[in-house]
Amino acid sequence: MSTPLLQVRDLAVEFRLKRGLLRPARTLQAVRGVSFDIERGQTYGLVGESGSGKTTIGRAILRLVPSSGGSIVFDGQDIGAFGRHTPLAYRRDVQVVFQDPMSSVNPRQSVGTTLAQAIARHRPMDADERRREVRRLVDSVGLASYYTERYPHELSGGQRQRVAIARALAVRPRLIVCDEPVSALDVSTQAQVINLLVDLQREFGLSYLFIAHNLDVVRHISHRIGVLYLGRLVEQGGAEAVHGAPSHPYTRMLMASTLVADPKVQAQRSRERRGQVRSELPSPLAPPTGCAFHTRCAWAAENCRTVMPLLQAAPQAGVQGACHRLREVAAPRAGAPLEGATA
Ligand SMILES: Nc1ncnc2c1ncn2[C@@H]1O[C@H](COP(=O)(O)OP(=O)(O)OP(=O)(O)O)[C@@H](O)[C@H]1O
Repeated sequence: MSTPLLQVRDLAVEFRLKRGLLRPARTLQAVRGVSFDIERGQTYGLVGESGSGKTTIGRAILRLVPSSGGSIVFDGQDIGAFGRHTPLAYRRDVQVVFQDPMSSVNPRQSVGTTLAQAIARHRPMDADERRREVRRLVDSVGLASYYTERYPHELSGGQRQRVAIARALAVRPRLIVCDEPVSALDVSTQAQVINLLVDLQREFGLSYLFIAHNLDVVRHISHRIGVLYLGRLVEQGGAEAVHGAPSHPYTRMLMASTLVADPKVQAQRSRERRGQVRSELPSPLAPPTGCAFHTRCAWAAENCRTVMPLLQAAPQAGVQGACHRLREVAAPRAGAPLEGATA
C-alpha cells in the first residue's frame, strides 16, 4: 500500500490571547496531540461541536496558522520545514472550500473571470485554451456553460458552492480541505454537493479533509472519521464502524443530538439523548482534568476525573477510542448501537 498523502502527527496549535483590561494574557490550546492520515484518493472526515478545533486543524494544514507542536507531512515532505514562505507547489496542491463560498470569490467578478484567474496563477496556457478549461471546469461541477457569464449574487447557495469547488479544482489540487462546505445548504442541495464531491474524487483521484459538525453528513463522504472534543481526537476509525456503532460516549452524544427524517431512528436517538448528562461545553481555556468529556459523560467514573485516557483499540474492529470505559459503553445493555445508524 502506498504511503498516505497526508500524515498528521501529535499536532498542537495554541493561540495566545492578549491581556485585557481586567484579565491576564492566556494561552488557548485549540488542538492537542492530534494524529491521523489521509490516504490518496480518500476522505478523512473530522467531526465535533463548534470550538472543538476542526477549522484550526484545516488551517494548520493550509499553513494559515502555525503549529506549536507535532508535524504535518504532505507527500513525504514535512511542511514545517518550508519556513515562512509556503512554496507555490504546496499552495497549488492543497486547496480549500469554505462554508461560505462568497468568502473565496470576488463578488464583482463573473464566474468565468474568477476561474480564469485561478488557472492563470498556477497553470500557464494561452487565452483560448484557458477559456476552454473554464468551460470544462463549470461542466465538471454540473453547471451549464452560460454560468461563466454570471456573477455570484445571481447564483443560489448550491451553485455558489459549485463555483467554489470549481475554483479549487482549477489549479489541479491533490488535497482539498472542505470546511463545512454543505452546512449552509438545505438538505437536498447538501446531498447534491456531496455527490458531486464524491464524483470529482473518483474522476481526479482527489483526497479530502472533510470538516463538519454532523456525523450523518460526514459519514456519506468519508472513508475514515475522527471525532474531536476540545482539541483532542476521542475516537477514530472506518466511517461505517464509527457511524454505525459509536464507541465513545461523546460520539454517541453527537449522534443522538442530530435530527433525522426517519421517525423510528429519531425516536431511538431521542431516547438515547434522555439518558445523557445535560451540561454545557466547558471552556477550552480551562478544559476539565482527566478525560475532558467527564463533566458531560453518563459513564464517568472516578478515574475519568483524574487520568486522561489515551486512544486505544475499541471493541469495534479498526476503531480507536480515548475512554476508560470503552468496553462498557460498547456493551449491548449500556449502549446498543444506535438504531438505524447504518441505514
Ligand atoms: N485566531 C484565533 N485566536 C484565538 N482563538 C482562536 C482563534 N481561532 C480559533 N480559536 C479558538 O480555538 C478553538 C477551536 O476553534 P475552531 O474554529 O478550530 O473550532 P471548530 O471546531 O472549527 O468550530 P466551528 O465549527 O465553530 O468553526 C475555539 O475555542 C476558538 O475560539
